[in-house]
Amino acid sequence: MAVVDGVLSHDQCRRLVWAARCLSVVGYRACVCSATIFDVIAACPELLLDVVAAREAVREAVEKALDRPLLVEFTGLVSWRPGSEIKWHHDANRPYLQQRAFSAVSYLNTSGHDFQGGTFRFQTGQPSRVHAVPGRVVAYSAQAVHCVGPVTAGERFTLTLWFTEDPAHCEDAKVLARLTGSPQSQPGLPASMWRLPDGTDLRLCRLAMAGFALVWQGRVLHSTEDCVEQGDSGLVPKLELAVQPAVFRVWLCWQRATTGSSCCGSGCTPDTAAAPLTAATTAGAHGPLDPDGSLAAEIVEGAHFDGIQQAVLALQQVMQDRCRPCCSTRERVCEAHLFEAPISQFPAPTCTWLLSCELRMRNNGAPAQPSITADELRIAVSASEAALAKKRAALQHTCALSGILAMLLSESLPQHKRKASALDLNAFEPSSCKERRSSDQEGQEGLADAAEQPAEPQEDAPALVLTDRSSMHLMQLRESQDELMKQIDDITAMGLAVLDGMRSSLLQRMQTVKQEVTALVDNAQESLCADSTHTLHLQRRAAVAGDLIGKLNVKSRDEQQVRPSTLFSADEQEEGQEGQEGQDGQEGQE
Ligand SMILES: O=C(O)CCC(=O)C(=O)O
Ligand SMILES: [Fe+2]
Repeated sequence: MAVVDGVLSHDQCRRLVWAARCLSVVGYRACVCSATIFDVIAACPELLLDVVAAREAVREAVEKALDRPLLVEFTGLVSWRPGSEIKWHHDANRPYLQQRAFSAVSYLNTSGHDFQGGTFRFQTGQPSRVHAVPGRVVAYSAQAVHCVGPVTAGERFTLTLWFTEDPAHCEDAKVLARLTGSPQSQPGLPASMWRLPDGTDLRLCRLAMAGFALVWQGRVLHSTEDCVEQGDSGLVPKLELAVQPAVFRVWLCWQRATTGSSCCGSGCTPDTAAAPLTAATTAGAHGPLDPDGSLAAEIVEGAHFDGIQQAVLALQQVMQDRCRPCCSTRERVCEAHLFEAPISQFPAPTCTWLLSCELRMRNNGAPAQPSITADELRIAVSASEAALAKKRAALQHTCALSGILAMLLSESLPQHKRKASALDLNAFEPSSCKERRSSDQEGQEGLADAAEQPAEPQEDAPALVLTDRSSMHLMQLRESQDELMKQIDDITAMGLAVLDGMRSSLLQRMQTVKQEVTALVDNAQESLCADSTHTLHLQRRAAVAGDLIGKLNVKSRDEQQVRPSTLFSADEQEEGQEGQEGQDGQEGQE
């Protein structure tokens, strides 16, 4: 076992937490939500670059720490919510998990700060426990027995990898297959990080999971509409916040708890993003906002946002436990008030979370699982079904990046590779970045055919100005692109080597078979020859015998006239002879 720090940067961890928040769904185990790498590809391929980069960084660190080459067998972003835990186990504890050789858990947030509990422990050996801090990785044999204590508050995020040494179980091949699979019929790039091609905004899904919704012009937003994002310009009315009544009560309690003197002491960052929410103290009685009645929510008076991003950040700050003294208070208040409302009032994804809280409530806060009623089970199942349906829908909308990657990786690989290398990402950069890149660029240009150089930008085309964040994103994209190119090269080389190996072993086998067949044919020919010689010989003997018989017959016909008894059988001859003697005797006596 090994613990390595600083494998992922804080920024990487923050982005992965966001990816997990956007994409993870219920179903892996009680009170745990997770997203596999295939969920990422299906729902938001743009996040794939972050996930793949992190996965490779962790793989390299673990390979180095354990001093052996490793292949990733499974990649998962996991969110451990209050009530979740894993008892003592090892990670190859099923017949179908025997390929797992090593495990690595990368922590994405901080224990005792972002969440309470959830301590990782080994049954034997050192270290006996591992505390989560962003960027820390614990790697261990898949046979090592370990556990995770109950998470009691907040949300614990991990990037969990399992490694195999068996190429047949390497996840890369499946990822590539998914990326290069038949192109989706839906055209079009997603307009932003958060948007699926059908307009579904993953941030809104996330808000709905927590019991909130955004309202624009009297309608609950389910998908992003472009004009909403232009709120800053003042052209559209501001977004309002809707909340389910029970969640709102909890939230008010949180607010009371966090504005008390015992809370937010030293070391706690002021909730600046949450400012629009501080004015919100009452929920207006607007009744159900949704025409289909699926969301019984009320407008929160006094909470306005200029855009979805602002609302999400504000709510995230409010919902996340940000300082140690408040954590437990928040959770207790939360649970105590939530269950004044019947659980069935909540939309499906929220239900599972509430359900887990309720189960803990009934058990006096202990995380053990009490028996579950049929009604609760139905709710949980419908939550999973809803999540599955969402996943399925997302799958059908596998969007642009996967298309681009698919192109890169398809049969015309070299051609697309040249094109991709020639993509003039610099056209989108601020000039300072351009200067930094120019030396790198020289190496790249050699790769592109003169004919395939992208057209020179129009002189009078408006300059594209990007924010620092976007340029950073572009730089990361480029790095990931280089990394992916390298991987493509490696995988292509591996594939070619395998093909070469197969071809030469096939040739060898064909050679052997040819020799065997030739030997068989030779043998058969020889024995045929021998047989036919034998036949000829027999024929010749038969002919000779026939001749002889003929001659004998002729001779006997001649002799028959004189002594007909010579052609008779021995008995007949004897009889004949007796007769002859008798005749002779008689002749003599006579
Ligand atoms: O999240 C962790 O620290 C460990 C998780 C684990 O043991 C598992 O998923 O098998
Ligand atoms: Fe485990």
